[in-house]
Amino acid sequence: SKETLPWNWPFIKMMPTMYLESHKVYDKTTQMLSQNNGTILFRTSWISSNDILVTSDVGNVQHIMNSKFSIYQRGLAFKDVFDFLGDAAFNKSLDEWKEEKKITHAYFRLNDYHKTTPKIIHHTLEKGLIPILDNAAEKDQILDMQSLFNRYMLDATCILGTGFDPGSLRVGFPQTPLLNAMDDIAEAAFYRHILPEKVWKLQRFLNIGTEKKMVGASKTFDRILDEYVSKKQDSSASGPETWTDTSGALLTWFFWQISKNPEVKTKILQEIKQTCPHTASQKHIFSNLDELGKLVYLHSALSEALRIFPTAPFLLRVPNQEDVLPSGHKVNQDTKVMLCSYAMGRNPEIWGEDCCEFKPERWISDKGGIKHFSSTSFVVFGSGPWTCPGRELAFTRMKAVAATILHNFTVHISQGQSIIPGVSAILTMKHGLKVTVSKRWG
Ligand code: HEM
Repeated sequence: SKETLPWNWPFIKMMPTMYLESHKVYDKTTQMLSQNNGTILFRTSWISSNDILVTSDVGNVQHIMNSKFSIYQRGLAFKDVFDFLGDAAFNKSLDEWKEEKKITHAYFRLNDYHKTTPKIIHHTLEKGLIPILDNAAEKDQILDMQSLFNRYMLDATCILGTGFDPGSLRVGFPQTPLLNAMDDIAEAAFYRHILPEKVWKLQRFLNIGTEKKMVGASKTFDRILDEYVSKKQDSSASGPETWTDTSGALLTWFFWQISKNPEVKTKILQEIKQTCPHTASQKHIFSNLDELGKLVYLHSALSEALRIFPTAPFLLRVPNQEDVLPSGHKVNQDTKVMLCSYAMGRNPEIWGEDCCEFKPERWISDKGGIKHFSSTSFVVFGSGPWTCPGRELAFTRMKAVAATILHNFTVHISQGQSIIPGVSAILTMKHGLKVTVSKRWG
C-alpha cells in the first residue's frame, strides 16, 4: 500500500543533500541507516512507481545476496540503469548468465592468468608509472594520484583483456577519451541509481544533464572498445566491471589514509624490508607473486581502506516477486533495493567502536595471516553467487603499485586541497589527490 504523502519524510530530507551537497550523500545515508535500524524504505510514489529500499542490515544482505539470491536478480535491475552497455552485458536470462559466469571464473583460475599477470604488472610499472614518478620528482611537479592510478589500471586491464596497450600512462598524461567516457558513465549511472526513473528518463529525452554526457560517452566507449577488441581476434575481456577503475579509486583513498596515519606507512616499509631484504636501499619493482604474497600488513592496510571507502558504495538489486526481508520490510518488483556497503564498513556493531579509525591491525589473524570476515559483513566485493571474481587480481595489482611507489618514492600530499567523494557509481575523490614525490634512492 502506498503512503498518503507523496514522498515520505526521509526521502524529502535526502533530496537537498543529493542535489546541493551530493558528496555528503554517503555519510548522510550512513547516519540515517544507523538511526533506522539499518533499513530505510523511501516511497517516491507520485513521481515514480519505484520505491527505494536502502539497507545495511547483515540479515537482509544474507537474504538478498545468498539465501534468496534468485529473487534478487541483478540483471533485471541493471537492464535499465546500465542500458549503455547494451544487451550483451546484463540483459541475460539466468541460464545465459550462469554460462558466462562459469567462463569468467574459469578464466581467473587459468594458469595463463598467473603467468601473464606479473608480466603485465611489470611492464606497466616499468614503462608507465615509474618514469612518470621519476619525471615528477626531478621537476618537482604536482601530480594527481587518482588520474595516475586510473590510467595505470586502464592500461593494465586493456593489455589483459585485449593484448593492446592504450598508452595512457605516459609522461604528460596524454588525452584519453576512454577515461573521460568512463568517468561520465559512472557519474550518470549513480544518478540513475538514486533518481526516480521518470526523472532521469526525462533528462535523457531532453538530452540534458548527466544523461547528455552519458550519450556521448557511450558512443566513445563503444567505438574505442570495438577498436581494441577487434585488434585481438580471440578476445578474453571478461565483462563490464573489467573496464571500471575500482582498484585505482581505492589506491587513491589508500594513499590519503596512510598520509594521515604515518605509523602505517612505517610498518609497510618495515614489512618490505623484512620480507624482501634483497630490495634494500635500491630501486625495485614489485611484480613477483611470491614477493607480493608475503606483504600481509600491506594487504591488511588495503583491506582497511576498502572497508572505509568501498569502491562500490551501493549494490543494486530488484526483486522479481513480492518478498519480505528479515527486517520485516515488504518489497516487490517496483522496489529498487540498494545494499549500502559504505554504511556497513562504518557500522560499530560489525567493526567495533573504533570503526571510524584506520587500523590495518584488525585484519591480522592470531597466526599472522589475513583475518577472514564474512562477505555479508564485508560486502565490498559482493557476496554469494555474484561475488567479484577479480578480487585476487585486484589485490595483486594494488599491492604491486602501492609497494613499488612506497619503496621507491616519498609521497607528499599537497596542502589545502578539499578531499571529498565524487558522486559516481564508484567511490572516487571529487577533485583527485594532488601530490609531489621525491626519490628515496639516488
Ligand atoms: C578493488 C577492486 C574491486 C572491487 C571493490 C570490486 C567489486 C565488485 C563487486 C562489489 C562486484 C559485485 C557487484 C554486484 O553484486 O552487484 C563485482 C563483480 C565483478 N567484478 Fe569486481 N571489483 C574489483 C576489481 C575487479 C577486477 C580487477 C576485475 C577483473 C579484472 C573485476 C571483475 C569483476 C567481474 C567480471 C564481476 C561480475 C561478476 C558476475 O557477474 O558474476 N573486479 N566486483
